[in-house]
Amino acid sequence: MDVKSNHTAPVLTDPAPLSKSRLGVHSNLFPYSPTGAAFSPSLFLTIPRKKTGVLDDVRSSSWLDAMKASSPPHRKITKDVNNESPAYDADIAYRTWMAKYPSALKSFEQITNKAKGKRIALFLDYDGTLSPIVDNPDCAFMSDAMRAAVKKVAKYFPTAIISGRSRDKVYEFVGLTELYYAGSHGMDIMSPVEQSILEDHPNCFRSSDKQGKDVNLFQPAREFLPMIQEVHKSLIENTKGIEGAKVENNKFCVSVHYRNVDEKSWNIVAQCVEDILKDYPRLRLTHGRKVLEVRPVINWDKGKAVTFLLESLGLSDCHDVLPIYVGDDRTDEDAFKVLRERNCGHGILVSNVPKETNAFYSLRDPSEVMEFLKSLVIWKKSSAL
Ligand SMILES: O=P(O)(O)OC[C@H]1O[C@H](O[C@H]2O[C@H](CO)[C@@H](O)[C@H](O)[C@H]2O)[C@H](O)[C@@H](O)[C@@H]1O
Repeated sequence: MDVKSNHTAPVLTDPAPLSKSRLGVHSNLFPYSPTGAAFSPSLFLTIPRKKTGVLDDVRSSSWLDAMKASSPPHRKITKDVNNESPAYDADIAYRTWMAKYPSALKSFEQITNKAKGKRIALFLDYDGTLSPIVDNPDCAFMSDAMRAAVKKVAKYFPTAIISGRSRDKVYEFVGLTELYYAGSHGMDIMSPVEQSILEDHPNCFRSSDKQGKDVNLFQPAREFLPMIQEVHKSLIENTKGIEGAKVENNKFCVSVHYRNVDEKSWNIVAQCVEDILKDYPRLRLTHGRKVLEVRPVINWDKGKAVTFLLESLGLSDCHDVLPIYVGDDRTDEDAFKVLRERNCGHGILVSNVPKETNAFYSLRDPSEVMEFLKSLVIWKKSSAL
């Protein structure tokens, strides 16, 4: 992420992806078409290229800048009125940004007015949305209070968790059976069999959940599983000498965390990932919060997962359903964008710093997310009276 000066309000933009060579992407490999794979052609990802041959989404700042800016610094909202302090400037910038992306709590009435006569469908990201960002990804537990709030809200509205984590891992953290789960940035979706409009889809198959209930699994990147496992192994091997680096297997993608790596060694982390990806042109790299994420080159993301879930749950009619998506990360932008483009539903960005976003509203942190979920329940109960 880099800071763009927009008069008084500096706005964080997404981190620039690694350059073409850093991505290990070869120009003759797009669009990718896996031989013999059961893929729908619409899943092939075509990354637009300029005439220069430089990928469109590659910006001028380097991968190291992107890594440095990949997670906004923690900051306290200060009451300091010394108008020369940087904290004062940051507060002004945040308030200016909030005028464009108002608090979903303060705009609650506006949001629920739009929901009148409709069913709300709720989509929630996990890390940074339901649980605070912590140094050890294995310890990103959600609080009992948050779990209770999610459980309650799911009683009234169909609710799905869409996470970059593996579906099993995020289920382990959340532990609620009444939700729908999509892991690996939407590349692993579990949905009920009752609405099996997608049963004939090549990447959809029948399975059973932890309670032994029949479910449909949609895994558009299934074919990549052996490749991801191989890369996961190599990443562990090659980063083991870098103090603080952590590789996480998210089933259809792999995360390489550098939150606990000394900043002076971030270039070594990037180099390691680059060296491995050079041999895997069918994989690409995206940035999250102090994490490099390796994933298959397919046209599938959290936005597509939202559309898929709305369809498979019979909730795709905009006249009857108001989808709300709450998330904090760059990958959530794909979902915000889908809702914005459908002109149906609300994206809510969780951030305590100004960021460029496709969301409509904002919430400062997970505690505000919890308050928002509780407000939805109160509103629903009172509107049913
Ligand atoms: O889509 P999400 O549910 O938000 O998952 C995105 C990534 O979240 C996790 O990493 C982030 O949270 C960690 C725990 O707070 C933090 O230590 C890390 O720096 C963050 O990037 C998860 O570990 C990743 O695998 C997910 O891809």
